[in-house]
Amino acid sequence: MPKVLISDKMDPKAAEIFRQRGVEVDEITGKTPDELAAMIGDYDGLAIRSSTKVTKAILDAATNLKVVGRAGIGVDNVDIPAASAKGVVVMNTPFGNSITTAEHAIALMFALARQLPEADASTQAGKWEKNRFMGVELTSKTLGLIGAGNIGSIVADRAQGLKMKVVAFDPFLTPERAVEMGVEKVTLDELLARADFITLHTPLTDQTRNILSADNLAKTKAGVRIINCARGGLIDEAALKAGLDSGHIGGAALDVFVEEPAKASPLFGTPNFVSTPHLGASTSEAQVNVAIQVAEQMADFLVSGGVTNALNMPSLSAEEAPKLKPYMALAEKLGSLVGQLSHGALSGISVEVEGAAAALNQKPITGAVLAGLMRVHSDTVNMVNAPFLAKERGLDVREVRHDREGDYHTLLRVTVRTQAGDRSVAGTLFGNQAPRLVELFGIKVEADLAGHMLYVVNEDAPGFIGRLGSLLGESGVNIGTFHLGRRDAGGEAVLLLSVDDAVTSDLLTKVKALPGVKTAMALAF
Ligand SMILES: NC(=O)c1ccc[n+]([C@@H]2O[C@H](COP(=O)([O-])OP(=O)(O)OC[C@H]3O[C@@H](n4cnc5c(N)ncnc54)[C@H](O)[C@@H]3O)[C@@H](O)[C@H]2O)c1
Ligand SMILES: O=C(O)CC[C@@H](O)C(=O)O
Repeated sequence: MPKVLISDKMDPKAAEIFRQRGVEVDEITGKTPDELAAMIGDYDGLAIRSSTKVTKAILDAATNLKVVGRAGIGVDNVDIPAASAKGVVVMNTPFGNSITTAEHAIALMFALARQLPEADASTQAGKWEKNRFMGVELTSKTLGLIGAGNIGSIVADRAQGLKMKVVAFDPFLTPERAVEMGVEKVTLDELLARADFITLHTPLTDQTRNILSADNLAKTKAGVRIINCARGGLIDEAALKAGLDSGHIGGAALDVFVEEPAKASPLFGTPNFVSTPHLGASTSEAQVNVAIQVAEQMADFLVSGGVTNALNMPSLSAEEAPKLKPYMALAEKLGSLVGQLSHGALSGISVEVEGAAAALNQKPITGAVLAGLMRVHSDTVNMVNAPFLAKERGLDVREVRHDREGDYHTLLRVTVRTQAGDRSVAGTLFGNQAPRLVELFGIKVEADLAGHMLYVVNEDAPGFIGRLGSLLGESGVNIGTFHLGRRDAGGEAVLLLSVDDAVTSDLLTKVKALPGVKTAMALAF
């Protein structure tokens, strides 16, 4: 039974779903990275929110980890390259808390427009400062949206309901989508010059870090009010403080900070500054949503192999997974076969699908081919890290889909580019389930790639099979299956034998010494 650790406070629905889906679950929250590394042990899954930092050290200590599930959107608390290198899938729940976070941005915009937190504190202190708190209307004001994705587009919709004009800066926003959203697509400089309110909704990347830098803040309209419910680090906090102090910035509301938890900040106590402790996603509705989604996704993956919302692996629905399973087995075997038979550096690989296979999601099939190929050299390779390793090694990976029907109802062909030229193997599924090799380097064969095997290329001549059989018999090696293929009578023949035990190097030397043998290799699947 797979075992998951929930290491951040999460709605109880998550644990309930894991248990219903046959996944054992422990909830242990508030641990330091060292404590987590010491206990991650043999868990198959780790479910987190934003407090747990999934570092390389934790991933290295996790001997059995297959999936990290983030109940939320941002995954900047997960070392994704380290997870990918270890073959751990990282998933998030990209939509579960978008409405809630957009509403928080709107709430902060109102709080700034009417100085609600300060007015509240003053009133409750018995001051009744009616003249101190003069606000501004939102109607007809311009809202500058930096980042027009899931949350940004909901903020735009709500702001339009408040009769605001919305201008958006997002390099990935198409003109068509801008029209659909009813926003005006502008450059960053234009947004800075025109917006009365600016709200940030981008991830923190090298391009967005300090997007509101001192220089950019200086380009804003006098009195601008700024809201950040996305990520700390998008605004230069020192420059923001200076802008508030000088009065150029009329107000700022931060839900997120460069350092979290933000227990001290020069911004605290600044007039017209409002803050919340990363509460963007904190509504009961959003927390139920993300808890249910993360548990469903992780259980799908651990129980049936379905992959949804993974950041380092192609998606694969729970319905597709059983259909693809036999193909993945075939793909791994073909990848492993070419990996074992190809000497020297490979510069490229192509994965072709034909017949029934052409109707399937090809990405997982390619991932399985690469995993089989690279596992020949490292047993820590799986479908998650194989594409990354392939890229790292400069392997040119191509996917080809043929609509044509060939000799087989379904066919998968793997061709590797080597210094000696292209080498190709192909396989099919018998009865839609059983993987079979049907072509090996241009020669038709029919073999089940399983267990220990002996591969021999020899000159097709009478008596050879008898001599090989005798040698194996004398060496105490039992033959399970025997597959023979040849290009032309009297030409080159290929033999694939499954044997009960591993072929020793001593036996291999004797096979190579048989007259007519050109190549002999021990294979394992
Ligand atoms: N405060 C919270 O509790 C909370 C809750 C949920 C999400 N978030 C954060 O909110 C942010 C947005 O989430 P989302 O779901 O809308 O993400 P999203 O991926 O749907 O949208 C992000 C948008 O940013 C745009 N973008 C990327 N680089 C940009 C750049 N250089 N300049 C301008 N735009 C750029 C993208 O094109 C995309 O449209 C994320 O950082 C997420 O982690 C915070
Ligand atoms: O889990 C949280 O409370 C914060 C979530 C938020 O930062 C996110 O990116 O989804």
